[in-house]
Amino acid sequence: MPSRLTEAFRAHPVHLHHNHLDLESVREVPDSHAWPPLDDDYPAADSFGVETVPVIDLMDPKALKLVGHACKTWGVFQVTNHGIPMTLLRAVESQGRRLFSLPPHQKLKAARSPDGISGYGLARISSFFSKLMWSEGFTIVGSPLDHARQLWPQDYSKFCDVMEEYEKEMQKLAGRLMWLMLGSLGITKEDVKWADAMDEFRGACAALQLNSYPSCPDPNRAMGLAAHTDSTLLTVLYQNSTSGLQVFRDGSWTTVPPLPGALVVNVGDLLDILSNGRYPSVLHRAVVNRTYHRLSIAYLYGPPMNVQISPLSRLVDTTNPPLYRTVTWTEYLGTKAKHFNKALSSVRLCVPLNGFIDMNDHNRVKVG
Ligand SMILES: O=C(O)CCC(=O)C(=O)O
Ligand SMILES: [Fe+2]
Repeated sequence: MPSRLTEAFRAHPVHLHHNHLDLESVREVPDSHAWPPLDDDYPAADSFGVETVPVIDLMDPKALKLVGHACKTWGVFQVTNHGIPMTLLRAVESQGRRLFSLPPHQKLKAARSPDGISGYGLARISSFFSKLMWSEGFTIVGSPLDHARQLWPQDYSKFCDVMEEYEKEMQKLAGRLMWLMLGSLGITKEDVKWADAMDEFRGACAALQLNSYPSCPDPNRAMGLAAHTDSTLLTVLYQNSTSGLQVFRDGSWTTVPPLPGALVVNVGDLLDILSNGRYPSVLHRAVVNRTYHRLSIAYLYGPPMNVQISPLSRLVDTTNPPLYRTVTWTEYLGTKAKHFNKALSSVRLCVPLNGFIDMNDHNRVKVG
C-alpha cells in the first residue's frame, strides 16, 4: 500500500500532452485555450456591500472562535500574524519567478512524468477539461533537488534552500492551523488517534504547488485554474500582490483580495470528512488578468497517507449520522483522480436531509 504521496500518484497516471505554447508571447487566446466567457453563468459578487472573506489575526485571543466561524460559513479565510517572515515569502516568490521565467525548453527538462507528482507541467486537473488552462505549475514533494538540478545544473542550491525552508515553516503553521480548526469544533488531541505523528511533524504529508499565471490578452475567455476543491485537510496559499483567487459562495464567485503578507487558508475535502460536513471544503478557481503575471504558492497539507479518515466520533450522534465513509488519503486521491469534483459526493453515505443545504454538491456548478 502506498505510504508516501509520491507513491499514491504513481498508481494514477495522468497523460497530458505538455504544452509547448509560450503563453507569455501570444497576442490572442488560441482556440485550445478559449473557455466560455467567465461571466456568463456566475457573475462575480465583487460589488459594493457584498461580504468579504474573513481576515483573522492569529494573535487575536478570539482567533479560535473566528476560525471556526470562517470555516463554517466560508471554508476559507486569510491569516495575518502567522509567523512566516515576509523575507521568506518574498524569497519563495522570487525563486518561483526565476523558475517560470526560464525558456520553455529548459522548464520541460524538469517535466513531471505521467505517473509522477513532482516537477513542471500543466495542472493535473487539466485532464478533466477539453480546453487548456492559462497557467503552468511546478510541484515539490520533499526535496526539489533532482528537478532543480535539471533546471539549473550549476546553480540549484538557492532554489532548494528556499523551498525547503518554506516547506519546514509551512508544516509548522499548517499543524497549528489544523488544531485551531479542529479545536474550534471542541476536538482535542485525544480525539484524533493519528495526531501524535502529525504533532511531531513526521507523519504529515504535504506538497508545495507553485502556480504561474501569465497576463492574458482576453482574460474573460481564459481560465487560470478551473474550479476545484483541494483533496487536503487544509491548504495554505500565498498569492503575490495580484488578485486571481476566487471562491464560490451563495451562487457567485468572490475574489480573495491579496493582502500584503497575509496567507489564505482553505478547508480541503479531508477536513470536510473529519468534521462530518461541519466545515465544508470550498470550491475555488484562479482567473487571470490582462496586465500582470500572477504567482501563487499552495502548501497542500494532509494526514499520514494510510491513516483511516472518517467523521470524528465526537461529531457523530443519532441526529448527526456520519456523512462519509472511511477513506485513507491514498484511497481518496485515487477517487479524485477518477471522479474529480464528484469525488466527495462519491464517498458520501447520507443523502442530505430535507432543508439541509448540501454545501458539497459542487455538481451544480458548471466547472467545464
Ligand atoms: O492560484 C491560486 O490562487 C489557487 C491555486 C490552487 O487552488 C491550487 O494550487 O490548488
Ligand atoms: Fe486549490
